[in-house]
Amino acid sequence: MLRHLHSIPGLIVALVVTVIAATGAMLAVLPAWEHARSAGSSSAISVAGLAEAVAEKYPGVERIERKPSGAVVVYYFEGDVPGADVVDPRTGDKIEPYEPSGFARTVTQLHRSFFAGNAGRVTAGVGAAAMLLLSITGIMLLASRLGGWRKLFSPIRGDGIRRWHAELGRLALPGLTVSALTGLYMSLATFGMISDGSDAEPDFPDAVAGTEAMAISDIAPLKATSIDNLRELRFPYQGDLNDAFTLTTADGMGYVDQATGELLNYMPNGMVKTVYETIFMLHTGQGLWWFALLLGPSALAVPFFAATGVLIWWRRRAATPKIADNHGAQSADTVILVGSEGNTTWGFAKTLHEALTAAGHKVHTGAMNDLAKSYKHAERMFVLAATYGDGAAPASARQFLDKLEAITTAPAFPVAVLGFGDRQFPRFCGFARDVEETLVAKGWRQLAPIATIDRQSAQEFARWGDEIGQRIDTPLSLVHVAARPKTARMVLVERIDYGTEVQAPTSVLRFAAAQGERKGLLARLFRRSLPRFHAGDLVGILPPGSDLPRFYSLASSARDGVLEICVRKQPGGLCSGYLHGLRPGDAIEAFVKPNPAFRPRRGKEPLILIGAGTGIGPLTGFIRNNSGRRPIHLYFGGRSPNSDFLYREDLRMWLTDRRLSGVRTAFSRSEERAYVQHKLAADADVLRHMISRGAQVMVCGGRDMAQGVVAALEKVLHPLGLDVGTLKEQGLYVEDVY
Ligand SMILES: Cc1cc2nc3c(=O)[nH]c(=O)nc-3n(C[C@H](O)[C@H](O)[C@H](O)COP(=O)(O)O)c2cc1C
Repeated sequence: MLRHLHSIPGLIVALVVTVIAATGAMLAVLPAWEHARSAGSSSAISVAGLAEAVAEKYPGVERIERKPSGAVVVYYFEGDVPGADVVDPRTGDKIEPYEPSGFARTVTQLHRSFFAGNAGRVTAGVGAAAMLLLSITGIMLLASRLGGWRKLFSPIRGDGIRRWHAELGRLALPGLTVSALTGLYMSLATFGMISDGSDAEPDFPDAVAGTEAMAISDIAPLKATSIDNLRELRFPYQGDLNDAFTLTTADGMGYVDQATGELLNYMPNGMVKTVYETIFMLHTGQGLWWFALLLGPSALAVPFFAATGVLIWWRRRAATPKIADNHGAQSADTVILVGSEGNTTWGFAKTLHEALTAAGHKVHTGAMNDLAKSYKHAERMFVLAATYGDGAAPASARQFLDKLEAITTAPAFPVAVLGFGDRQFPRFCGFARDVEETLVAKGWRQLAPIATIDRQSAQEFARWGDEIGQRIDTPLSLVHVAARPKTARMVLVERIDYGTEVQAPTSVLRFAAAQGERKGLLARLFRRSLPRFHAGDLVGILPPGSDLPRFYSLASSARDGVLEICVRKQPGGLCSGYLHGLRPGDAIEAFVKPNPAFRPRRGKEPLILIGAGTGIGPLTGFIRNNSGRRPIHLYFGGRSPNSDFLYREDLRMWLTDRRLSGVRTAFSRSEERAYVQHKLAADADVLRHMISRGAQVMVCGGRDMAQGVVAALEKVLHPLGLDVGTLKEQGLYVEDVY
């Protein structure tokens, strides 16, 4: 709900808000510019002194205005021709003609009304209201994402665009809220919906002396007013003895009898006027030039928010499959919540949604992150959750457990959890199990105990459907046909083979984008390139005859010009066998899947890379891209230095050019019979030193190796009062384990 409140107005008014903010940022510089050009402080000069000097230099003076920047402007007539000059307040001498800049006027008009009169002014007002709504919902969203208001300033995780949208939002929020709130107030005042206090001006006095004017320098109220306090002094109409001076100061307004010097009908500013003046000052920076300079940069961030916000919305939309007949969360009798990262679980949810709809139910399907506090008409709920990392939540379910914790009363309807995972991972369906455990602990009724689906098995899903159908008295035939992922064709350009002598055939395979049939200039013009990816991301490969991708960690990044993986041939392995059979020139169908959780942190702190067998693949990608020469130490485990020492020559080269600071190897079928964890134990002091300097540990390889590494590092960390769990929480220990 909150997200819709943020994204829908955001999309509608992105352009309007961008124009208002960009022009606002330009206008923010003006008060400081005018302030720099103004004559400076003049508290010693009285309005009487100024008016006397001006009247002498400008016999046709109509009024004197003191601008918020401090500049004193005299408006006068020379014959019938009006003029305006900036004058020196001490002498009344002309400094320069007063000509407000055309640029400033154009930008101001664009800011206030888009050059479209009243319709434009209404649009600007709506824009200010939307900006206020976006600021408030944006910060509420961020607080809920970070786990509460108290964590509002904790580090923000996530990929580039989302993270920067939130980081910058947090910084710009105070400025944007002030600008939006004050802008909205001023818009409402423009349309008379809020009073600006100007209707409370004093009436012209019923009677004035009407006799000859006294010398201006002797008029007491003008003598008592410093020009710092002056807003405007209107002179009596020339030769009209029944007219009076009109004096407007920061505090109020009144009339001054030109014959007696008496202050008549003075009216101090009321509350409404004072509030308006303050809001005007806060919004425009007129009279508070440094404040405008603080607001300017916040406004400048708005075009960035608009662009990244639209991109985030678009990506989320593209990633969420369209589900027909999707009822609202509060009107549905059946709620399906989905936790997915790679989108395949959405496909299963869609099949379930369609079957339930066909059986006459009103079904709502949404992301687990959108768990509502209550569902008015729900009679049952299904939670379909995939698992990532080391039993962690997928992207569309990261906030689920926090939201669930916040619900204090268990609902009346029952819930069934269905986990999606892969038995090769140590924590098979670990996240779905955590969800089930929490639901049970919080007293939610079970519709059925948790069930699991291994590697997107359509058969297991159909069996689960049969069981659920019996429980809800609605026969469910769940025939799930997996959507074939969108792939690109890639051609094998190089392969290097290792490990046959030690019964661990392993190949480094390098692919380039397939170029199709075009030849010559056309081929050069329409050259296909590889998709964008980083080392450590995953490539999903479809072996012939299967729509179920197998994932491999990438050992290169797109800028290396090739897509590189390191594959060990598994006995009976469909995909690894297929890949090992490829010859240069053969093509595969593949797609890239980002894996931002397994990337080196930015910075200069050391990296400790630990990998065994093909696990060295992504680690070499990090080393190859280490152009900043941060210290990188690699621990590599294999079987025999003569057969499966993967990347041996590359490592030697990287040591020479200092992309790599040190390598430790451990071979299990050599004389030393060592594993990487033995080398870690032997290097305990050095490792402690690096970890206490903020080093990040990155582990890639098989499950057993990863467990051995954890055990060895626990011992290394113990004297520091640290453990692997703490490092993981801080993002200083990351794994890519299979
Ligand atoms: C990087 C990665 C990590 C994974 N980690 C686990 C895991 O720890 N436990 C598990 O059971 N499955 C794991 N899986 C398997 C996925 O949960 C499974 O493929 C699921 O069907 C994906 O659903 P989705 O496409 O909707 O995200 C992992 C898959 C990938 C690509």
